[in-house]
Amino acid sequence: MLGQLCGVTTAVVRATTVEGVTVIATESLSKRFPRVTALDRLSVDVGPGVTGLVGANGAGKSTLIKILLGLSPATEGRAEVLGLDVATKGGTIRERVGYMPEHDCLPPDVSATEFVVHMARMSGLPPTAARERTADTLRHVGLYEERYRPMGGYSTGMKQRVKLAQALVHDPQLVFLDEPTNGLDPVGRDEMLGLIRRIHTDFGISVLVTSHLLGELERTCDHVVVIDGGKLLRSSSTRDFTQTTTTLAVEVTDTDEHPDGTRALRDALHARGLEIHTGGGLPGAGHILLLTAQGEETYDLVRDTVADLGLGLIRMEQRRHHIAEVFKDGDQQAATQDGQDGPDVRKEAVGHGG
Ligand SMILES: Nc1ncnc2c1ncn2[C@@H]1O[C@H](COP(=O)(O)OP(=O)(O)OP(=O)(O)O)[C@@H](O)[C@H]1O
Repeated sequence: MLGQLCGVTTAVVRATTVEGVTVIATESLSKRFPRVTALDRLSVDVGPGVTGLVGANGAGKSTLIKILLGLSPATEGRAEVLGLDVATKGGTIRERVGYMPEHDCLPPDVSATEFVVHMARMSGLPPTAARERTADTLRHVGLYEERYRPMGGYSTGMKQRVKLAQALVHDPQLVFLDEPTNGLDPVGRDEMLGLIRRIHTDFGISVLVTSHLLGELERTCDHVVVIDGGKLLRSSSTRDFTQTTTTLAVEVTDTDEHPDGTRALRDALHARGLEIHTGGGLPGAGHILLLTAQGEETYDLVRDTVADLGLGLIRMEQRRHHIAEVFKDGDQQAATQDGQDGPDVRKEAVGHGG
């Protein structure tokens, strides 16, 4: 845990190992507001690691987090966090769980250090430990000299880092991060996703992170839960979401004899009866040949053809699905291939999957 690694003794509850246990469990959980059902009989189990909770705006993500923290009562059903009933153990849950809210909630005339020390003290840390843990945590999230300046002058990225730091400062077993990449540019988003990943890999803290961007969860999370209209659409390991496809990507060198090696290979494979995709919509489609693998023979045929033509084989690999593709119609798939984050489900309903 962060506190242990930083060599600071804290008074907060120490984490017991959570490997192999259910970190979050909900059973037929519903939340009805007068005009809207925010959660509709949601039953889902979440294990240790980094879990993405994805859904469009209004899907019920923030409502679920507030119920799990014991801050808002469910209308029906039940939920447990770290084995504690949210209806009766909210206080204990909040001692053990960190929370990064979605919206900007930072006082502008206070420095990051003052704010995070205050949050650490509120969590029960004595003054010296609170100061030490604050310094360590702010350094961990990448805030250095600027931590002494008033937060009103911070960029969105810096504010998100402070919000993350205050969620971690009391050495939680689990953190809930509500849309931590909101408002960040691509570089800031990548940095934040890297930080989130390290919360688990470096400190063993489990993470539930919400997002409306399917693609960014694919790179960050071990497991993904998708909700829509308060209902569970799918809960799977990221690996299951991104199973291999039958599409084979092949890249070859050019030679003096074949100045366009890709074209030469395509023509030769076509002549030998292989189904070749054009690779339309793919970055680098001009250099990468996509074809349908029909078992081991396809690999052998490609290898032999490349050798016959005297080309160099740069790579031959089976492509994997992107999570975003699971929720899209076939004719939209090309838009979310390599190097993109997939659809923003605020605009694009996630109702195709399952
Ligand atoms: N206190 C409230 N009173 C009435 N309706 C609410 C309340 N809180 C949330 N809702 C409604 O419940 C639904 C789910 O909202 P929620 O904030 O949980 O969604 P979300 O997935 O977190 O989306 P967003 O990213 O926009 O916050 C929405 O229709 C929202 O308007």
